[in-house]
Amino acid sequence: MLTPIDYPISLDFDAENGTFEPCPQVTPRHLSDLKEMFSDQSTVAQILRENDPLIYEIRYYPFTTTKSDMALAVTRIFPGTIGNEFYMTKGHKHQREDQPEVYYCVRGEGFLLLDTLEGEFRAIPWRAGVITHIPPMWAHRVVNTGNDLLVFIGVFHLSAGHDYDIVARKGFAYRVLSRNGKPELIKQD
Ligand SMILES: O=P(O)(O)OC[C@H]1O[C@H](O)[C@H](O)[C@@H](O)[C@@H]1O
Ligand SMILES: [Fe+2]
Repeated sequence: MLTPIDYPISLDFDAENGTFEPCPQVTPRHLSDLKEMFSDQSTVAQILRENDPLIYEIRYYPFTTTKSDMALAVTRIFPGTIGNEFYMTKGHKHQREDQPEVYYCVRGEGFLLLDTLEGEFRAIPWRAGVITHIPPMWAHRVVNTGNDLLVFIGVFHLSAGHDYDIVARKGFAYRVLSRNGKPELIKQD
């Protein structure tokens, strides 16, 4: 925990690149880190035999004045597909049931998928400038459907927690697949 003398903190954000300074933690997510999330498992295995592409990166800054302070995460999703499924985040639900989040799309285009994993689903068309409030209890995933980088900012409480297992088990109701280069929402079976 930092002492109060270290606060307030300002970060220098580069919206083009989706990077900021100072940045204490960068987490790369390669295909191997989210391989079970993609539908085309034979293509996943084939790609992984040759290399392990970087799908996205998370830059994280925890503000630690108290245990209920907030955290900032900037995610850069690269353009691409695995089979015909666009690159996307792993997706998670918050461990705590009372924890929302605010997402702000800074660059690029795609979808924010929101799913209660209990029958309610929304696909929010996303482009630079859209800010979306994610209510508590909704799993969230971002899909990059463009030819360029997608950058978004997430702001959430430190105590929210990330539950990835429930997403791996239940899956989102729809996938975003490329058909002739255009995104299509396809219901999961
Ligand atoms: O955690 P993932 O599903 O990989 O999503 C990537 C990241 O997206 C946002 O930036 C959230 O604020 C982060 O908490 C999250 O880690
Ligand atoms: Fe979250």
